[in-house]
Amino acid sequence: MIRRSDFPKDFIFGTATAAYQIEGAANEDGRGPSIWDVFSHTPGKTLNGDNGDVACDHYHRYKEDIKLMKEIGLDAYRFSISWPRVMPDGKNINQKGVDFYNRLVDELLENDIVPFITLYHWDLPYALYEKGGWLNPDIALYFRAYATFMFNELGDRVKHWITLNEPWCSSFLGYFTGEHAPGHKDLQEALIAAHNLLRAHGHAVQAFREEVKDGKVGLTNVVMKIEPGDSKPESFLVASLVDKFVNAWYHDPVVFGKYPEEAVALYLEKGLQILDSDMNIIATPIDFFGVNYYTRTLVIFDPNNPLGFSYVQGDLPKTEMGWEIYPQGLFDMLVYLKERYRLPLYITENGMAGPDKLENGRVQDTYRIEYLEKHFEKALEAINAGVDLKGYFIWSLMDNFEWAYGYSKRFGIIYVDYNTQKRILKDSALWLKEFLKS
Ligand SMILES: OC[C@@H]1[C@@H](O)[C@H](O)[C@@H](O)c2[nH]c(CCc3ccccc3)c[n+]21
Repeated sequence: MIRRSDFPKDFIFGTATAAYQIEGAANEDGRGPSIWDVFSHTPGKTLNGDNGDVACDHYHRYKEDIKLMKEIGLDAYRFSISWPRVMPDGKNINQKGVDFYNRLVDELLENDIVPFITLYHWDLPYALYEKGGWLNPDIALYFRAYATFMFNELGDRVKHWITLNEPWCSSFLGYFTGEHAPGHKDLQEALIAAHNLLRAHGHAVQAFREEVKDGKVGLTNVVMKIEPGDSKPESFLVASLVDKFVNAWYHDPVVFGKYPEEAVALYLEKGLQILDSDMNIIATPIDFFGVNYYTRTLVIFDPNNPLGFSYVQGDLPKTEMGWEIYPQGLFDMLVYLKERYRLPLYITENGMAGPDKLENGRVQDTYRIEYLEKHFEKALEAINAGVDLKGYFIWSLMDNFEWAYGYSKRFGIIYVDYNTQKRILKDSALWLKEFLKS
C-alpha cells in the first residue's frame, strides 16, 4: 500500500479548480462576461443549458472551502484567475475583482496552503473576443498586460504560476470541433488560435522574468497517451502523427522554438506564416511543464476521415466521461516528457468523474480511491525512474461545472449539493486525509 512517506520530502499534494467552474457570482462586483458566459447561455451548447452563473458559489464561500482543504491536509491549491473579473473589458481594472484574489491568496497563506495560479483557464473576456479573441495577434499583448498586472498584484505572495491551461483545448475544441467556447468549427482558425495562444504564453513568461524574480512559471498541457487501436502498421503511423498534433505541438515550440514538421506543413498548406520572431518569444525558457493526464486515446488508420484517422473505444474500465482508466499512460507520458524536454514536471490535473451518490450523508467513491492510488503509484514509479516530478494536483477539489457536460459530471473529492451549496467530504477525501498523514 502506497504511503505519503514513499514520496520525496518536498513533494507536494494538492487539488485543482478553475474560476469559471467554481466561482459563480458571474455578474457580481463588476465582473464582465467571458466567452464561456456567452457560450453556456447559448441554447444547445451545454447539457440542460447549465452555466457558471452560480456554480459552487466559491466567490462567497472560499473561506469555508479553504478550511476543508486544511482539514484534508493539502499542501497546495491550484486555481485560476478570471480575467474578466479583474479586467471586465480585458484591459481596464475592476478593483473589486482584484480584491477577491487578494483575499483568496491571503486566506490560503494563513492556512499554510501554497497557491498555484493559472492565469488563463478558458474564460476569455468577451470584449476581447469581439476584437478577434485568439484570432487577433494583438491578443498576446493584451494577455501580457493582464499577466504583468497580476504578477505585480500577487507576485509578492504567489511564487508558482501557470500561463495557460491546455492551449490544445482552447484551440482544437474552441475553434475546430466547436465543443467549447467560442464554438467555431474552422481548422484554419484553430491553427491561428494555437499559434496566438503560444505567443501569449511567451509574452507572459517574458513579463514574469521582469516582475517576479524569485518565482517559477510554466505551461500546463493536456498530455494524452496516444496508442494504435488495432495492429495495422498504418495505425501505428497514425498514432505517431496524432501524438505530434496533440502532445508535441504544444511542447516542442516552447522548448525547441519550432513546431513538429507535420504541424508546420499544415500551417503552410493553410497559407499561414510562422515568423522566427514569434518562435523566439514562444521559446522564452520556462521552469516546468504542468501535466494534465486522464487517459489514453486509441486511434486507427481511417481513409474515409479527412484527417486520416478515427478514434476507437478501448476495452478497459471507463469513468463517467467514457475515458479508460489507464494509470500506465501516466508513467509513460511522464518519462516521455522528461526524456524529450528535461524540465521539472507537476501533475497539474489527474482525477476521474464517478457515479457519485450521496446516501445517508456519505459518498462511497471507492472507485475514486482506487483510481487515485493507482495513479499515485505510477507517479512514484516515474520519480524512481528519474523523472523530476515535484507535485500532484487532483482534479478536482470539489464537484463543479464540467464545461459542455454542465453539472452532470462529478470530479470532486468533495461532493457539492447544488440545491443547498452544502459541501460533503467524499470517502476519497477522507482517504486522502489519512494518506497525507501516512
Ligand atoms: O474534464 C475534466 C477537466 C476539466 O474540468 C478541466 O477544466 C480541464 O483542465 C480538463 N482537461 C482535461 C483533459 C482534456 C481533454 C479534453 C477533451 C477530451 C479529453 C481530454 C480534463 N479536464
